[in-house]
Amino acid sequence: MITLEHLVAGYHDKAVTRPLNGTFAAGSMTAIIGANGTGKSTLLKTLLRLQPPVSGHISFAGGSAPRAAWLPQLAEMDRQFPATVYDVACMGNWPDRGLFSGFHRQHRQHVYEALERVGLSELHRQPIETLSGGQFQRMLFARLLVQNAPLVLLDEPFSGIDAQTSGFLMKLICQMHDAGRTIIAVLHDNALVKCHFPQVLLLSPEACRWGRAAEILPHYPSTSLNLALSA
Ligand SMILES: Nc1ncnc2c1ncn2[C@@H]1O[C@H](COP(=O)(O)OP(=O)(O)OP(=O)(O)O)[C@@H](O)[C@H]1O
Repeated sequence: MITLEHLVAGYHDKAVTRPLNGTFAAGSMTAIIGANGTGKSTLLKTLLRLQPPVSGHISFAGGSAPRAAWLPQLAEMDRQFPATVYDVACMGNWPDRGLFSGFHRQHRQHVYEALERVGLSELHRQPIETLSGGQFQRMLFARLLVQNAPLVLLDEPFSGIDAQTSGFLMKLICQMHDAGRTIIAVLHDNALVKCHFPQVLLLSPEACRWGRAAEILPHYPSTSLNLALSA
């Protein structure tokens, strides 16, 4: 689906990553790992074309970039913005309907279904500034579900989130993967990565490694989140 050829991600001609070569296959599920500052978020932004590559190429199967849904780091979100849970989940519809076309019953239906799936139906009128960290992250997952994009990019989806909510969100990620989505997630918990992510891309200043989780993380235990937990 996405092929990187000698891709160097960075800012203003300053390289952050080593040259990257490899493919995120359609329907694959990859964790991007590495120490702080190795360029994981920068690579996601480059894949989203929010940031131009310093050098090298990204090519997409079929010639054009697929629609992508993006979960930014919680720290990058403006939590004081005057919007409700429903408003934010609705934003997932924009790529489908555009900014200026009408909002149909079907669109509203998708939003309510997504909020129900993440367990926030009863909070749909709540201003976002009143949400806990876990509720805020569930709301952003509802927006991802509404977007229904073939490519899903997640930047530290479990950062600051308790084990119960992390298990619930991990289950949603697995369901998106089972439905054929291509998942690329930046994560810091290598034991969790080893358990739940088949593919790993390890970024480091010395070299980048791309392969199966068991090959890249042979010495880590495999720690499972409890995916049986419900909303
Ligand atoms: N907008 C920017 N302009 C210039 N440099 C930036 C910008 N954003 C990040 N950087 C720099 O790029 C490098 C990589 O940052 P990035 O956030 O991609 O790393 P990361 O691996 O995701 O780190 P972390 O694990 O701490 O989230 C850092 O040195 C950072 O200071």
